[in-house]
Amino acid sequence: MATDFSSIPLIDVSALLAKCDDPKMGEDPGVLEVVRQLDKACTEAGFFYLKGHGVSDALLKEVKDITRRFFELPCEEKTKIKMTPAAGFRGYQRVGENITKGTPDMHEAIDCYKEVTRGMYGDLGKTMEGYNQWPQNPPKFKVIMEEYISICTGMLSHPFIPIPMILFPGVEFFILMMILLVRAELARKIMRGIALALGGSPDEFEGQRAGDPFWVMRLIGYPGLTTTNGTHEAMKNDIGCGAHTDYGLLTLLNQDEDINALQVRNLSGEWISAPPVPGTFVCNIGDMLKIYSNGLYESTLHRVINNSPKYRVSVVYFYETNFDSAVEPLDTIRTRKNGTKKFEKAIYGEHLVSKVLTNFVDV
Ligand SMILES: N=C(N)NCCCC[C@H](N)C(=O)O
Ligand SMILES: O=C(O)CCC(=O)C(=O)O
Ligand SMILES: [Fe+2]
Repeated sequence: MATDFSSIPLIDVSALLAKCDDPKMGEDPGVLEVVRQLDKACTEAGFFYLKGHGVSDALLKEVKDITRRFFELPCEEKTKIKMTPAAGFRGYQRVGENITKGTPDMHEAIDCYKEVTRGMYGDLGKTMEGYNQWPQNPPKFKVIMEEYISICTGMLSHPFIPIPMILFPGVEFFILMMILLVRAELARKIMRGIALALGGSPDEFEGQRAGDPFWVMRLIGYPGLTTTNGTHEAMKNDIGCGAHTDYGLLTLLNQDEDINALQVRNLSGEWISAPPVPGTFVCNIGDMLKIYSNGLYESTLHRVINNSPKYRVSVVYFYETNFDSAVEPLDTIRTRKNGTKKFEKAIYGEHLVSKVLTNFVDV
């Protein structure tokens, strides 16, 4: 939020995606135009809408619908996958359990992370060790969410195909085959564009930095205003999610249509609406990209207030660096031009763990 933007730009990234693995992508006029728009949006707002991303409207809708159906279940059913420290803070949290700057948020959620096996990142990774907890109900929840995650990340979260699935192929088998064929790699490709925008090589965020990205997914439900005596009344507090920045590189937010609840703060401190634009993702910069860009790009503050009578869901995918990456400003022409290094080295995993532990003080 380096400026007083009053709306959030929309970028069609199809030209970037089409040429993304071409060694000459950096010379393609179509790619360069997308890169210019990404740079402008990241510099001015830290937020943009993404279209031309290739993810089908059907899948965007399906993940929200199935999330909504889960939240409609009775509490006993939902708490079967209750989030616990033992599960590496993965699973279901009730309304008011997530805390932002000391205040409970008016949302319920399921948190999922790239799975961390015991000892995988030594002491640094201990807090996040665990496996995702998927509900049995609604059916197919896990397979649909894993499809979505792999389309956003570009890697199968489970490259392993069980033998019975091959012998008796059901719908899951065909979904898995689709993933192997499509490999959308959406977030990785956008990051290749952002690497060019920062004056680096397209591979800047691969290998050691984010070649093994730590992904996070939050499936969130925000209760609407409750009705008493015909008047709408807010719940105890009306903040669905308090003002915060995201922690990693890039967030892909798939928000409910029709409800205007997300707000983004500009330089003068005004809250600018980011209303739903059907068929798009809302993207924003996280804290690690702010460091890599030496502050050229800001991880912009945002919050959620659901003032509508309707229940709102969002499916939020976070693309982050490798868990153990030591993040510091890149050494590209553009970041150097921005002056001396403005940030000390940060370890992404340490940043995430400190956030997770303050988000959930009572569990
Ligand atoms: N992985 C991310 N970015 N999660 C965003 C959650 C924001 C709310 C959280 N209580 C906080 O204060 O950060
Ligand atoms: O639900 C939304 O619109 C945004 C959620 C969000 O900002 C987050 O989970 O980090
Ligand atoms: Fe956020």
